[in-house]
Amino acid sequence: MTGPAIDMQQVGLTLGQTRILYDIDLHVAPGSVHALIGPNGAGKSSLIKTLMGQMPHQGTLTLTWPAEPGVIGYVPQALEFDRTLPMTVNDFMGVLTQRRPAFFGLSSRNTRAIDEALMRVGMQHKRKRRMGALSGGERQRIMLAQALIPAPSLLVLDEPMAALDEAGVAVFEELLAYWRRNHVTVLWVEHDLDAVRRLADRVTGLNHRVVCDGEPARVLSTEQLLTLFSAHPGMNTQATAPVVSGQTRVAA
Ligand SMILES: Nc1ncnc2c1ncn2[C@@H]1O[C@H](COP(=O)(O)OP(=O)(O)OP(=O)(O)O)[C@@H](O)[C@H]1O
Repeated sequence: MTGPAIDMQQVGLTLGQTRILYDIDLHVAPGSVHALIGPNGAGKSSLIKTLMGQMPHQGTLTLTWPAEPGVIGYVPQALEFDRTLPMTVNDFMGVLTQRRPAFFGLSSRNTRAIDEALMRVGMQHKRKRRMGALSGGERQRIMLAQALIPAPSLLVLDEPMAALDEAGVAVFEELLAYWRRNHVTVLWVEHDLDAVRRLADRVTGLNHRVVCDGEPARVLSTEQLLTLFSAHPGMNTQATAPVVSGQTRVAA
């Protein structure tokens, strides 16, 4: 199923006394791969969390689905695990992908789906390994695998390539090509600008506000990048307006 369009209008975010996002107007076309770039601390993860309904935002956020609302997959920024945590890859995949308690074990249907997802990221042979014993790149592959079940129509990726080695990057690129062929909408926070140039349909540069937005060739020009990465749009400005709760609309 083709993914939704995402529209943000005048989205703002204030946490405590700190204004994180100002007046964000953003359109993500259905079935496109849309990258979000910007300096550290620019508010990219906060924008993603706002989209995922985890932040008390101002403004309007609309997902317009082609028919019925579909599945949203989410790959958060790299997770750390206690090395001694007795949770295997299998347990982790089970907890994230099925509703019944993990101690009941995996249903046979879910076992097949997990097998397939782990195969797609090249991790099927590590399913009995403890999560804490995996390398950062391997954990990242598992985070990609969990986002494949059930098959998403919208994917929200927060630096999915961080920690991936060359083979892992190839796995990610294959997944991205697969999502593109299947018209999945992908909103993707990324620091690797070469990857964005190669793989994104459209790019938004964020530094607490939208600084630039357009096709990769235009947004990733030296001039635009200088503006984006050197702009200082009044960060840490004290909030002057009271926070009003935002609306998230889901339209079919
Ligand atoms: N819960 C919070 N309370 C107060 N400030 C926060 C909170 N969460 C994040 N921030 C601040 O908001 C700003 C934006 O953080 P965010 O993680 O969204 O940026 P980012 O662009 O994703 O950064 P990076 O590229 O380094 O991951 C930072 O200054 C951060 O310290």
